[in-house]
Amino acid sequence: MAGMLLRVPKAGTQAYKHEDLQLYWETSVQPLFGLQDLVQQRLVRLGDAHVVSLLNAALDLHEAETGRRDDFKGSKVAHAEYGMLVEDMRKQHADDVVIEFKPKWLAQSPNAPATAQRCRNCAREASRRAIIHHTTHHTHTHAHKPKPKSKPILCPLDFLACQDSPAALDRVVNHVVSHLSLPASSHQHTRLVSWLQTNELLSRLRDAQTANDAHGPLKASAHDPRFQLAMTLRDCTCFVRIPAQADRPVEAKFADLDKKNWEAKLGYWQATETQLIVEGYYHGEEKPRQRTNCRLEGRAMDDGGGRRLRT
Ligand SMILES: O=P(O)(O)O[C@@H]1[C@@H](OP(=O)(O)O)[C@H](OP(=O)(O)O)[C@H](O)[C@H](OP(=O)(O)O)[C@H]1OP(=O)(O)O
Ligand SMILES: Nc1ncnc2c1ncn2[C@@H]1O[C@H](COP(=O)(O)OP(=O)(O)OP(=O)(O)O)[C@@H](O)[C@H]1O
Repeated sequence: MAGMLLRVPKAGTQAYKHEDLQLYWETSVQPLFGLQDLVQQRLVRLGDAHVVSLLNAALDLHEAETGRRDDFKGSKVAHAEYGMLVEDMRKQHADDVVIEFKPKWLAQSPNAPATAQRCRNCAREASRRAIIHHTTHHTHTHAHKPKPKSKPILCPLDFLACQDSPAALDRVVNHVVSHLSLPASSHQHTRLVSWLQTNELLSRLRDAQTANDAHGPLKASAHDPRFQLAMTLRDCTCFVRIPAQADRPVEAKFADLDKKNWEAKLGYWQATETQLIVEGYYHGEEKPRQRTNCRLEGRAMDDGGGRRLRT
């Protein structure tokens, strides 16, 4: 159990059981990557209902005594037969640096207009912000629950562009270390920069996303397991652990590669795509225009040469 965390299923969600998540991960996800690229996970039997009751009691105590993260408050462990042991990507030493981010859509949506000035993710973030703007300025109710996001938006296309664009590299570094104190002169900062410039992990993820979704949500054929996989690959987390000791290697791995409930989500994915197209988010035509900093927005000028980049 050393070096592993216990992941338990949350009560009251429509997510698949951990047995299903594990089988999917082993058969569909693992073959796409190397062993060192994935946060390892395995099933663990939770035992009888007493164990889950003890876990819930411990959560109640923790909530009462020290409080829990806002988005976790009130959530309970489901009564389930299995949980998972997942490789622990937290610091191994007090001075290690751990960065956690979601790479999201590393390539444009196949359904985006050819003249789009935003990638799928920046268009989606603009729509979220426009809805928040709208609901804070009007009493109008919207079909989508607004999701407050105050963090600056990072264009996911910058993750790969930073291999040859210093400006993209700057944006990515600033974004991923914004909540850390990581002096630019530190060896860990240098190693982060070097990882961003040379890693093959993110391009492997991008390739797997595009290889499994040539047609986009609007044209995905019913029950296409490849499209389902693409959506899993667009919603994973990347952990990068940069050790305090210069002789230990940087470790970068993907986690949360969970099977998506295709039937429950296809309508939502299609409605999202239609909204981004019809309401002009791909072209930045919403009113008022939301500030994004998308790589497709014509500001690739800062990469030299003034070419509009379509990466
Ligand atoms: O729909 P999106 O793009 O907002 O992505 C959802 C995520 O929001 P994010 O944009 O990362 O803040 C969302 O993340 P959070 O719960 O906001 O942390 C979930 O990962 C969701 O997947 P599921 O419903 O748990 O299977 C994600 O849903 P899908 O990936 O299934 O669309
Ligand atoms: N393998 C890991 N190593 C270290 N920390 C992790 C790992 N997996 C998740 N975490 C941390 O645990 C917290 C909760 O994880 P996450 O956001 O995936 O949970 P969730 O989405 O609420 O749960 P679930 O995905 O099971 O429904 C996050 O802050 C994340 O940093």
